[in-house]
Amino acid sequence: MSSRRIASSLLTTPAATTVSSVRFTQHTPKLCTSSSDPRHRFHQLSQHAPAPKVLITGGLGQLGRSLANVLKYMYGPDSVVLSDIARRPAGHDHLSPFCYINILDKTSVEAAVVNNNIDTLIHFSALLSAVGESNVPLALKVNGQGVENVLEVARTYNLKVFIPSTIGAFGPTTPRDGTPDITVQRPRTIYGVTKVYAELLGEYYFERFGTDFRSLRFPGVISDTNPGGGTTDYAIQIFYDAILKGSHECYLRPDTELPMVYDTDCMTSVIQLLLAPAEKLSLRTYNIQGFSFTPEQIAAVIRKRMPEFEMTYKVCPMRQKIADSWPRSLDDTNARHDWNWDPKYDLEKTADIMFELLTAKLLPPQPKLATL
Ligand SMILES: NC(=O)C1=CN([C@@H]2O[C@H](COP(=O)(O)OP(=O)(O)OC[C@H]3O[C@@H](n4cnc5c(N)ncnc54)[C@H](O)[C@@H]3O)[C@@H](O)[C@H]2O)C=CC1
Ligand SMILES: CC(=O)[C@H](N)C(=O)O
Repeated sequence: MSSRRIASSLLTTPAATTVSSVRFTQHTPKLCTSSSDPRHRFHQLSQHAPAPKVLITGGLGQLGRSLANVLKYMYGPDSVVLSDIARRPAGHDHLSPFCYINILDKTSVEAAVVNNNIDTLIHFSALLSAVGESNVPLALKVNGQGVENVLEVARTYNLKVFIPSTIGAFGPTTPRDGTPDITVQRPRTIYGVTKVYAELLGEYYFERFGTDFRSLRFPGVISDTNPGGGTTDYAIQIFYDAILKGSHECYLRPDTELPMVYDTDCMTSVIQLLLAPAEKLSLRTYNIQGFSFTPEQIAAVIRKRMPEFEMTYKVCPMRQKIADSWPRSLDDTNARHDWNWDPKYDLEKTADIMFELLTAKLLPPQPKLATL
C-alpha cells in the first residue's frame, strides 16, 4: 500500500482528526486555557514551585528529549541543560543548551552541575533491556557505575535526583498481574539487575545521607520519538511501520501482554513526583501503570483506523524471554494516593495521537492543487 493511500485513509478517519497535537517547544503557558489541552496539566504544575535548574543525562534519548521540551514549556528555555555522549542530529539545534557528558566520568557531571548552577539531576543515560543483553560489560558500566557517579554528585552538591527504574526490575518469580511496589525482585536481565541496584543504592543514599532520591518504575513508554533498544520498542515501531508500510512484523508472540504508558502521562509522572512534598512520599520508588495490551490487541486498534493494516509475527527468542519474565500490569495505588498520579491516555487515545503526530512527521504535506 502506498504511503499516500495510507495517508488518505488516516485523514478520513474521524478519530485521527479529533486530537490536538501536543508539542512543548515554547514557553507559552498562556496559550493553554482549555483543561482538555494536555499542556494545561503542565501549566498548572508550573505554578506550584520556583523554577528548577535541571541537568538531564542521556538527554538525546527517547525520554530526555521529551522531558526537556516539557521543562522548557513549564519553566522557560534556560531551565534545562541536556547532555549525552551522542551528537545532536543535524537540524536539532533546539536541543540546547547542550554539553558532552560521559556518565562514566564523574568529573564531567560535576563540571556541568557547577558551571550551570544545577539543583536537579535527571539521570536518563542507560542501556535498555535488549541492547544490555547484547553488551553486558558495557551495561554494567553505564547502568551501574553511571548511577554510582550520579548519586555521589547529588550527595556532594545536595541535588534532587531522579533515576527511573522499570518493569524490568521485576522477574519471573514476581507476581505478574497487579504487581505491587514491594514484592519479589529477581530480574533475569542485566538491565533489570542494574535497575534493582539503582533503586537500592538510591534508597540507601536517601536513608544514609538524606539525598533527595526519587524514582519511578516506568512501563514501556510510547512516544513519537525513536526508542533506544528495549523489549517494548515494538509498541512504537508498529505506528511507524503502519504509516510508512501498512504492515508490521512483530518480534513478540501475539498474546504477550505488557504494561505501557503514553509519553505525556509519563512526563507528567516525573514532574508530579519531583514536585511532591517530601512528607507526602511513603516510598522513594513507585510503580506507575498506564494501560496493558498484547500485540494482537494493538494491531486490532490500528486496524480500526487503517483496515488494510497487516501484522505478521517473527518471534525473537531473546526479547520474548524478557517479556515473559515481566509483569503484565502494575499496581500503582501508592502513586495515586501519595502524589495524585492519574494517567489520561488509554490505548485508543494513544493510537489517535500517535497517528496524528507521526503522520505529520513522516508524510510530506500534499501539494495544493494550482488554481486554474
Ligand atoms: N523508554 C522506555 O520505555 C523506558 C525507559 N526507562 C528508563 O528511562 C531512562 C531513559 O530511557 P530512554 O530515553 O528510553 O533511553 P534511550 O536509549 O533512548 O536513551 C539513553 C541515552 O543514554 C545515552 N548514553 C549511553 N551511554 C552513555 C554514557 N556512557 N554516558 C552518557 N550517556 C550515555 C545514549 O546516547 C542515549 O541518548 C533509562 O534509564 C531507561 O531505563 C524505563 C522504563 C521504560
Ligand atoms: C520497559 C523498559 O524498561 C524499556 N522500554 C525496555 O523495553 O527495555
